[in-house]
This record gives sequence, C-alpha cells and structure tokens, in this order.
Amino acid sequence: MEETLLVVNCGSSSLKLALFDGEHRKLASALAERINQKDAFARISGDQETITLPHHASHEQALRVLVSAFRERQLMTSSLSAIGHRVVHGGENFRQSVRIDDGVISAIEKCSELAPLHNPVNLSGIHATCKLFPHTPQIAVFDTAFHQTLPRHAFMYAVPSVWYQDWSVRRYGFHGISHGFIACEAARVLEKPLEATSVISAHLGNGCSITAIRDGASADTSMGMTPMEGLVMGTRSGDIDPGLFDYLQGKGVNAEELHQALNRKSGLLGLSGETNDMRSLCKLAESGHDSSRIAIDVFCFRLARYIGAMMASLKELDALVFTGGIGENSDLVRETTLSHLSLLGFEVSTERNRTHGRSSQHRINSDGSRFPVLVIPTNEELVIAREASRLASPA
Ligand SMILES: Nc1ncnc2c1ncn2[C@@H]1O[C@H](COP(=O)(O)OP(=O)(O)O)[C@@H](O)[C@H]1O
Ligand SMILES: CC(=O)OP(=O)(O)O
Ligand SMILES: [Mg+2]
Repeated sequence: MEETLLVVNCGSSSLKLALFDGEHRKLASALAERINQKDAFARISGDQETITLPHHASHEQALRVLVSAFRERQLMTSSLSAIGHRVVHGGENFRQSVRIDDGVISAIEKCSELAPLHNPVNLSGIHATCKLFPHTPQIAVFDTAFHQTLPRHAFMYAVPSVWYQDWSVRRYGFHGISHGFIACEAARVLEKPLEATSVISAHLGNGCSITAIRDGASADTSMGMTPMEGLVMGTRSGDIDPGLFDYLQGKGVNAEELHQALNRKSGLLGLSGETNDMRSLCKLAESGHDSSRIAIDVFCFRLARYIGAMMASLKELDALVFTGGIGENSDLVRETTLSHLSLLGFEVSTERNRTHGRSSQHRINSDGSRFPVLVIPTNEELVIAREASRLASPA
C-alpha cells in the first residue's frame, strides 16, 4: 500500500517539514528559518529558489506556505497516511509516542508553562495540520520520553522534596528524540550492540543539551525541568546562580521580565549583543568583533565543563558525539571545546575536524586521543516518521 508520512518539527527558531514513503525513505524536505523574525524565509531541499515568507511569519503561516509549495512541485501527490509531530515537553504523562486526541492536546497544553518557547509552537503545528488534514492520524513524539530512564539521583533537585511530590518539580531532560537517535547511530558506527554502547551526546542547535548515555539509555542530561537549564544556547542562559533572582528583584526586575530575559535575550545573543546564530558569530569573531568571540568562548567552556560532568554517570566511554546545527558544522566550536579537555585525554585532529564534512568520516579525534570523538548528523525527522508509521497502522 502506498504510504506517505509528513513530519512536522517546530523548533524555537525553525520549522522543519519532511515527507517520507512507507519504507521511511525521505521524499522531500523543507526548512523555514528565522521564524518570528522580520527576515523569515524557507527553502525546499534540492530547490535553489528561496521562498520569502511574510514578515514575522509564525510557524503556522510557514507550514501552510510549505505544504502548498510541496503540492505545486508535485512532491506531495498521494494522500498522507500519518502526520508525526515533535513535541518538546510531555512531563511525566508520556513515556512513549501517542496518537493525538483532545486529551493529549490538553495534556500538552498543561506542559506549556514548562516549555514556553516550544510546546505552544508544537501545538500550533498540530492545530494547523488538524485543519489542513482533518482525517489523517496525528502522532506526538516527545523529546522527554528518552530521558524516562534517568536515575533518581540525576533527576531530583536538592529542593524541598514536597515540591516533587506535589508539583512534579524534577529534571525531565529534552532533545531525547535526537539523543536517542545518536545512541543508535553511534552504536552502528562503533559496531557495538546498543545495550552495550556508552556515549556522551552533545546536541548543539538553537537549543543545546548534552546527555550521558549508559548502555544505550539516558543516565544524565543537562536540561532540567524546563529547556532552560544547562548549556549556553542561542537565546537562553543555561545555568545561572538562583541568587540572581533576589538580586535582580531588588533592582526592580519583575518575574516576567526575568523570564523573558533568560529565555529570549540571553545565551549567544545576550553575550554578543548581535545574534543568536553561531554561523554569523563565527564570522563576526573572525573579523575581530570582541563580544562575539566572548560569546563563543563562554559557550565552549560551559560545554567542556558539562562533558567532564557527564563522565560521572558512565563506567566507560565509547565516544563523545557532536550533533545538531552547531555540533555538525562548526569546527571552531568543536576545537575550542576540546582544547579545555586535554586532562581527560580528549585530543582533536585539526585536519580531521576541518575536513570531516567532505568525507563520510565521523571521527575527528587524533590517533593519540584517549576517547573517540565523532560528528554524527542527527535525524529527528526520521525517528518521528518511524513512530508515526508504527502508531498509525492498526496493530
Ligand atoms: N556552518 C555553520 N557554522 C556554525 N554554525 C552553524 C553552521 N550551520 C548552522 N549553524 C548553526 O546551527 C544553529 C541551528 O541549529 P539547528 O539544529 O538547525 O537549530 P534548531 O534548534 O532551531 O533546530 C544556528 O546557531 C546556526 O548558526
Ligand atoms: C528543547 C529545545 O531546546 O529544542 P530546540 O533545540 O528546538 O530549541
Ligand atoms: Mg533543534
């Protein structure tokens, strides 16, 4: 039977759409970037033409434009058998992917306050496709699900325990679709069974997180109750001293202003004063722009500290893996990060690090490195397509 699957991945600054056939081969994909910014644009892969989106285009507007573009180009000819959505926060409700119904939508809405940059845009993707394709099964695949194996000592915060009992205050972890995929890919590259594979996976996109994967399962991760904790990100601060809240309140900054500043005006954007886009920052730093250099340095140092911290959850380490838009593309970030880790025995090969993208070579460590360091492209869309297909088919 002919099967076409649509995958919708609404990220904080991007919308990725992909079409797959029944064998999970990608038929087409499209990417809209700079969503909600004045210069939003989109591209269909393999097509030179840039599709201009309305100023400050929302995820829903971008989705409508791209679905029409797929149709005009005859890329979407058969009807869809399922639509899979990436949903960032599933709280403790969702340990696995589910078929979307009204109950699932309201459970995702309830988690919105914990992931304000993500769940609302994930929901607008769901609402948009429900309107466009009302008879097609819709599946939610959660970023939190892979981290359900976190041990208690990794997911509990050292706060009054009643906060956990009454309000579910705990670390959930995110980017699980990507970290889970990286665990499988690393096992394949290293030629080991997944259950015997232990890696540190650094997912560096607009949001960034790192996970210790022990014997194929998540054992520790840098993001917490919300996707704000941990690494420096595009516009998010990552870890800060909670003492800052009181101090800034004393300066007249209210809770909403603080929330906006830490979510949307911090990270690479806050430090550089220019942009949250690592590609642009690298160019600015190269041209001598000092605060862009500082932003890159803080980003890499925090990441290096976390790589060290993740070692505490592992008995052995088969590889450190870089992935996500920055991890896959920025040799500068990888090299600067690894330069802090020589005491742990990590050593980069400058040549392999610069050229890996031009070959199918994943390895970027030098021959003398104590641990392998790999660059592996993530593929959240493929994971979502597999899940959508599995859940849409009758058992
Ligand atoms: N060649 C490159 N060099 C440095 N950074 C890059 C490069 N290509 C992409 N990036 C960065 O990757 C980030 C986006 O990653 P991505 O995984 O696509 O984001 P999202 O979290 O929105 O899905 C941006 O900061 C972008 O600048
Ligand atoms: C969870 C998260 O930060 O996602 P993204 O990288 O899409 O912003
Ligand atoms: Mg992403």
